[in-house]
Amino acid sequence: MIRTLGPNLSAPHLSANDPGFIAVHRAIGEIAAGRPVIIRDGLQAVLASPIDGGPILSGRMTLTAARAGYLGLEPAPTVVEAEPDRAVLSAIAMADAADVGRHMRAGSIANAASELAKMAERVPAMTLGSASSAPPGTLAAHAGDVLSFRHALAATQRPIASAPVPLAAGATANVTAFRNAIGGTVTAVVVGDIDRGALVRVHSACVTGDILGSLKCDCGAQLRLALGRICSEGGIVLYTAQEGRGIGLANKLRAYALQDKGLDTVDANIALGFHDDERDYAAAGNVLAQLGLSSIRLMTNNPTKAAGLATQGISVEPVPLIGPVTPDNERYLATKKTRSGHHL
Ligand SMILES: Nc1nc2c(ncn2[C@@H]2O[C@H](COP(=O)(O)OP(=O)(O)OP(=O)(O)O)[C@@H](O)[C@H]2O)c(=O)[nH]1
Repeated sequence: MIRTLGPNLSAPHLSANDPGFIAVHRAIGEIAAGRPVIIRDGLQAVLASPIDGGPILSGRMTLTAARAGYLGLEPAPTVVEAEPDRAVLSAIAMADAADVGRHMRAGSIANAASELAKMAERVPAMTLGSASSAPPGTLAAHAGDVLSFRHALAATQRPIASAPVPLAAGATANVTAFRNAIGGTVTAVVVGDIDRGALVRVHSACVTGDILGSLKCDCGAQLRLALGRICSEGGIVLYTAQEGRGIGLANKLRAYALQDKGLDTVDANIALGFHDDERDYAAAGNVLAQLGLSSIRLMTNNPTKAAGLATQGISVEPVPLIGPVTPDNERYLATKKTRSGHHL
C-alpha cells in the first residue's frame, strides 16, 4: 500500500486564463506546425525553431540533459554550436552517434525551448536565432510560463459529455470525456457504482498496441485485461493521452527505429533527448478526485505510476496486471523489469 503525505498543494504559477498561459498554448501550436517562436526571459529574447520540421535559424541548437549525457557530455541542458546545416544538426539532435564540437551550459531560454518542443511532440532540440530577425507577428512566450505550463494545465480537466457504451468485455460503461484547457482528453470508462477502494486502471495511450494490435508491447493485452476486470467487478479505466510514455506517436516510432538498431526502450528514449518516461499523473489524479476517489486499487506493475498518483493525493494499493509474454515482447518486458523496476 502506498500512502500519501497529503494532496499536492503547490499552487500553479499560472491559470488557464492568464495571457502567459494562452501565449504558451499558442506557441506549442506554432512549434507543432514547424514555425519558430520568440522566447523571452527578462530583457533577453531568442527565436527558436524545432530541428525536426522548422527552419534552421543558425548552428546554435539546444539539447536536453538526457541527449547531452547520451553524447558523452555533462548531463545538463546544453547549447551546441555547429555548422548551420540540417544534416549536421539533426545528427547531433537524434542520430545514434554524433560528434559535438563547441558546446556550453544552456540557460532558461534554451531550457524553455526544449520544453516547448516536447509539449509539441517534437524532438527536444531547437535551433536558435536572433529575435530581431523574427517576422512581424511571430508569437512570443515567456520562459517561466513555458516551464510552469504543464502543472497549470493538469488542473484544468473538466467533464464535457457522458454516454452509456456497451463494451465487448461484457458490461455497459458510462463513458465520460474530460477535456483540459487546450483540448487534451482523459476518457473515463466507469462500470458499476464507484466507491472507496475502486478498481482502477490508468492506461497510457498506445495506438500501436491498443488499436493496431502490435505485438511489440503488452499495452493492448493489459487494456483488454483491465476492461474485462472492470466489467466483471466494477471499476474504472482512465484512458489518458500519453502516447509513447508521453513522447507522442512520432517520437515513439523514432524510438522503435533506434530499438531495431539495438537500443532498448529506455536508451532509445534517452537517445532522442527524453527521459525514459515523460509521464506525470497530475491529470489522472485530478480526474479521479473529480470522480470522488481518494483511495483506489490500481491495476499496474509500474511502481512509478503508483507513486505518481500518490503524489496527487490518491491512496494507492497496486494490483498486478500481467499480460502474456511472447517472443515479440519478451525483450521489452525484460527491460521494463530490469531497468524501469516494474513488478513483472
Ligand atoms: N517511448 C516508448 N513508449 C512505449 C514503448 N512501448 C510502449 N510504449 C508506451 O508505453 C506506455 C505504456 O507504458 P508501459 O511502461 O508499457 O506500462 P505502464 O503503463 O507504465 O505500466 P503498467 O501500468 O504496469 O502497464 C504507452 O503510452 C505506450 O504507447 C516504447 O518502446 N517506447
